[in-house]
Amino acid sequence: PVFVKRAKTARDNNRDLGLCRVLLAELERHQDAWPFLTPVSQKSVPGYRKVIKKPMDFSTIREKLVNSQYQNLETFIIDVNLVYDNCEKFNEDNSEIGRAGHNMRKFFEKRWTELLKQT
Ligand SMILES: Cc1nnc(-c2cnn(C)c2N)n1CCCn1ccnc1
Repeated sequence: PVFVKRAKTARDNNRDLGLCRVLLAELERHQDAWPFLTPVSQKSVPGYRKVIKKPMDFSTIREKLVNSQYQNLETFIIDVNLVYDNCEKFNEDNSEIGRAGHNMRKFFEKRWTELLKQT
């Protein structure tokens, strides 16, 4: 039978937030996370704020998670992908930071699909 889409419950949201905590902890301790741990400082990187309209980094995501600013997994994934999209926009693929961004995106895609299959 076609599975009828049921309304999201509070339990679903709690499960999602648990997944966000697990995923973010794994991202923060990944060896290629170093470029993304804190906001890019506009002092030491002139022009960054002109090119990147929506800066995002793992410490900001951690802050939002702690302050319950993510309603669900989707809004969390949007911010994580923003980190990688900003990195691709500002860095050559064949650069240390560019490669780190690609590695982190691949790792994230793999982990959240694995974790979602665990439902
Ligand atoms: C993230 C990110 N994307 N671009 C940069 C960056 C910083 N400086 N330059 C020349 C870039 N292309 N970043 C932040 C990397 C943060 N970082 C740099 C050294 N240690 C941490």
